[in-house]
Order: sequence, then C-alpha cells, then structure tokens
Amino acid sequence: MSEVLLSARNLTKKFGGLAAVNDVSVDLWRQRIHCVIGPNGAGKSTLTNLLSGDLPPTSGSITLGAHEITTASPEQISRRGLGRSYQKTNIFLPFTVWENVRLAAQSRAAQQPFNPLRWLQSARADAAVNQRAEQALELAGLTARRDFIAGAASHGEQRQLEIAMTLATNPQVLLLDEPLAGMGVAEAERMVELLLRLKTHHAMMLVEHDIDAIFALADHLTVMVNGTVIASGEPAAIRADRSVQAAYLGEDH
Ligand SMILES: Nc1ncnc2c1ncn2[C@@H]1O[C@H](COP(=O)(O)OP(=O)(O)OP(=O)(O)O)[C@@H](O)[C@H]1O
Repeated sequence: MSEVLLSARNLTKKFGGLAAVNDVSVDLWRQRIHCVIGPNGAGKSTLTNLLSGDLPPTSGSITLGAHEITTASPEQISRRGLGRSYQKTNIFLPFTVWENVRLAAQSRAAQQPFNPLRWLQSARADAAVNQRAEQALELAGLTARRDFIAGAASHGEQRQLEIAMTLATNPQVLLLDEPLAGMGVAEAERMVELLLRLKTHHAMMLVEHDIDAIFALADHLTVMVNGTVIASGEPAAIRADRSVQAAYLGEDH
C-alpha cells in the first residue's frame, strides 16, 4: 500500500438545514487516482472545496502529510502541497501559455527578506521559478505550445494549461474537477494519458462524469449520493455493486 498524503475524516458541511457533505472520509494515496462520482448535487464539488480550504467544514478533520489543515486557508493549504485546478477561471487569456505557467510558478516563490545582495537572490529565485514552470509545462505536455496565446488554444489545451498552472505550484496532492468536461474523443484520450503520467508523482482526487475515463483511471472509487458515501473501494467491486448500479451507474455499466 502506498503512502497516504491526504486524509479526511468524518467531514460534514451543512448549508442551513442541508448536509451537502455528510460524514465523509477520504484518503488520497501517492501514485493512486481516487475518483469521486455521483449524480448532480451529490456533494462532490463541496467535498473538493472542503479539502482545498475554499469552504470550512461544519465538522470533521483533514490532514495533509503531517499537518492538520482543517481550518487552514486555501493559500496555506496550497503552500503545504495541495494543488487544485479551477476550471479556466485562472487562465489569463491574452497571455501566452508560458506566461500563464510562469505566473503560477511565481505565485509560489518565497518572499525575499531585505538583503543588500537582493539582486543575487532575485536572480536565483527567478531561475528556480523558471525551472519549475518549465517542468510543469513539460509534464502537462505543452512545451510545443508555449508561445501560443492562451485564448487561442483549443479547449483541450486550455484544460492542460489549467493542470500545468496547478503543477507549477509544486503540489504533491492534486484535486481535479472534471478535467475531461467538454472534450472530444481524441482530447479526452490525451487527457487520460496525461493524468496517468501525473499519477507517477502525485496523489490525485478526480471528480469526473465520464464513466469510461473513470474506469480507465481510477485505482479507488467513491460514490456519493445526497452528500453521503454509498460505496467506496476497488472500481471492479463498485461496478458490481447493485446499490451503486441502481443509484448511479445504470444497467450498462
Ligand atoms: N454555497 C452553497 N449554499 C447552499 N447550498 C449549496 C451551496 N453549495 C452547494 N450547495 C448545495 O449542496 C448540494 C451539493 O452540491 P455540490 O455542488 O457539492 O454537488 P455536486 O455533486 O458537485 O453536483 P454537480 O455534479 O452538479 O456539480 C446541492 O444540493 C447544492 O445545491
């Protein structure tokens, strides 16, 4: 069994009287993809928001590596090594692909304290930022597109760019919200290949609706309905689970 990098225990998030997430526990392991599926309104986005710190849980706890992050801010959680892609909203469309990734890497650069040799430190910091951005670009398969204007890139390339920007913040854990949304067959295949490549270095949680991609990618599958986990385990076992078939997968799967 590989290392657990993120562990959430008994998370509940209430909006008034509605428990959008109800007593949910999730582990994310290095080199494993944990897919979360469920019908609209199941609580998948809310769960993602709890793990990234974008929403505080009503109860429960979250640890990232050795650190308790239950009440930490998104910025603190990001600096502790959790990367979350925000669908397109973070892309600066008039800038090039490279400039976008460079900016994301820059956002993680250490603040420099005052120092008379600051120019030297800045040069070193710049080199580190550039290196991180180059690595992210390459890992996301965008090196050949570096000088494209982001707004002119294809839908699939923009989704790759979101992932590259997330990678540039140097995360160990990745939370990806519907990375295949709106993609054609060829783009989706490329994205599946990219996600499998990323798995070799990261722990990943994927919220996705594309059932074929889910079964191609998932090492672990959690099914949510109405805020609650109705099944969690090996994909083959989940596929065979009658209650999951009835609630979500349908008879075809
Ligand atoms: N900020 C909020 N205030 C009140 N209710 C909310 C809020 N965010 C989500 N909800 C409710 O919580 C429930 C879970 O929503 P959530 O968006 O997490 O589901 P989801 O599984 O991600 O759905 P989808 O697949 O459609 O994105 C829904 O009933 C939704 O209306």
